[in-house]
Amino acid sequence: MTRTSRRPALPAGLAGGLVVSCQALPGEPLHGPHFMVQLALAAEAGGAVGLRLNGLADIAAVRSAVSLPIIGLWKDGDEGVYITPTLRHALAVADAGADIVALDATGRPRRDGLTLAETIASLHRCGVLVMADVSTFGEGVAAAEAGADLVGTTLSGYTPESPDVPGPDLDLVRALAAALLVPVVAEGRISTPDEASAAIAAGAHTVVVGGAITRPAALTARFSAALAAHTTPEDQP
Ligand SMILES: CC(=O)N[C@H](C=O)[C@@H](O)[C@H](O)[C@H](O)COP(=O)(O)O
Repeated sequence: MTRTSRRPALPAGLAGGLVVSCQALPGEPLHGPHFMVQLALAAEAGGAVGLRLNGLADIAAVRSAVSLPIIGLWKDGDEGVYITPTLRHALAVADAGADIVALDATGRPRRDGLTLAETIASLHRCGVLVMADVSTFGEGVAAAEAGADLVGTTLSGYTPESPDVPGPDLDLVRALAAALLVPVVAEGRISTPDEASAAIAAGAHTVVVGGAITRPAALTARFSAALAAHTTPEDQP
């Protein structure tokens, strides 16, 4: 991407629509840019208005094949601050072709020592839009004050400070949507169309769905577990 000091407007098509998160980590059967491009094309065919993608190779490959807006991130590790943990990661995600860069905005120390506000200001100077992934109401308010262009509930359920619930944190969506001027993104454990609709009703600007659409191994495991519950010990070979 060509860096410019002019920050673009948020892609208008995101409002009220579905963003499909297409992610497969190393070791997952669908890992790799080829599969992510195919998933992204399938999402587009199904009516998605945007995509959420992890990693420079996947972002670049999908950017060249699909014209939908991309929320990009770079997962580096899987503990603490691992979603786009430094300014360097964020700039690389933008350069790979993301329209919006998602980053951890939980308030935990960032690896490069920059504050969230400093990180966002640097990205804005480069014309990059920022989605703040938060886990609590307080983090969402702080992220908006730090200048985030979008605030997402992505990390609710993944920090000690947030509720450990099996479904989406619609209470957090509702509270943030009522309090913030910036758009709120509902993300995390949304697994049915009814839950996606409920997120919009709760005030979400857009809804991100990942595993319920793009992780077939996890989906298969749900069905297998349901059938296994009917299996008696005598049925075992
Ligand atoms: C916590 C974390 O690292 N979330 C990641 C963020 O990009 C992804 O692993 C999720 O799949 C994504 O948030 C969509 O959520 P779900 O797959 O539950 O619909």
